[in-house]
Amino acid sequence: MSAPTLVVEGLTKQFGPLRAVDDLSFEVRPGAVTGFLGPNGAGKTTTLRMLLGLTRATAGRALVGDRPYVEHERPARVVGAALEASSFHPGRTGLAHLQVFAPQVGVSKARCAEVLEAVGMGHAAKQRVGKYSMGMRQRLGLATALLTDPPVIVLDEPTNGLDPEGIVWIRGLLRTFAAEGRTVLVSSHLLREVEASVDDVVVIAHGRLRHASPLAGLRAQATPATYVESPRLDAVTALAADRGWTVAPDGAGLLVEGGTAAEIGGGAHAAGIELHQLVSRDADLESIFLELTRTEGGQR
Ligand SMILES: Nc1ncnc2c1ncn2[C@@H]1O[C@H](COP(=O)(O)OP(=O)(O)OP(=O)(O)O)[C@@H](O)[C@H]1O
Repeated sequence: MSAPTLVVEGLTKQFGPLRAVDDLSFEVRPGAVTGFLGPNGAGKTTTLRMLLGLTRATAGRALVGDRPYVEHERPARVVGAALEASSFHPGRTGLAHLQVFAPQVGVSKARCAEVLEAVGMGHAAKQRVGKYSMGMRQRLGLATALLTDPPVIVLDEPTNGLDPEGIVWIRGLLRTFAAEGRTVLVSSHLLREVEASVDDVVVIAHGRLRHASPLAGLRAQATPATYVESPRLDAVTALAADRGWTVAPDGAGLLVEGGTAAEIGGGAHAAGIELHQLVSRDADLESIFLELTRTEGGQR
């Protein structure tokens, strides 16, 4: 499948005094799952709405391939999106919801039942949406997005309300979409909910880009931390002070921040300091994410 790239260029949205999205630029490539991450209120939904032509940008533009979403001849055939799980008519059954939507996007009624089955909702097709749990609504939203079998899939917080089994299921589904060559953009305020299924990450806070890279690149943002044990901790502390690293007592040793194991080992060797342990501590991605979204500045 050849799927278009999503291109966001200088996208900005002003709501009165609030700049909800501020000069945001990033790309979402086909054949990969991109996590669109940021804390609550960061501007994720507003960005997705601008991408889908539901909200007009104050400045900048968002393209699906070579043109804005609304300028595609049949936009719903290009992008399948699930933005808000709660906006279904409560009196309609899940199947009826899809069947009302189907003619608008040019798909058959038979396709509706097939997609409901595919998202694990075959059993609830004839139940009213008002009786659906949050997780069931999420699955119905996903079914709506998938009706046209689109090359681009955009999902806003798809893990909200899903049980652990549902989260594992959606991970597998996202991986399958990417393997099929589709362009997949998934927002979340929790990195750990999407960590296992994303290839790339775009991190925003206060409407601004904080970081965009493959997931592995996020680790490189972490300050290196190394646990050191030595019979001469005072000498290690002096070495760290000399190099501008910070130290904190940690059990029988010290946690050195700012220096890699190689830098500390090399420095200690040169200074004749005996070391008994030298262990790199991998920062967990969630704390890097929190650090990125808390602090001002960062990559723009
Ligand atoms: N129609 C609107 N009018 C005024 N302010 C709005 C409007 N829509 C969103 N906002 C504000 O813009 C900011 C960004 O909201 P947005 O919903 O895009 O964030 P989000 O990252 O999707 O957050 P969440 O994870 O909570 O959904 C928030 O401060 C929100 O209150």
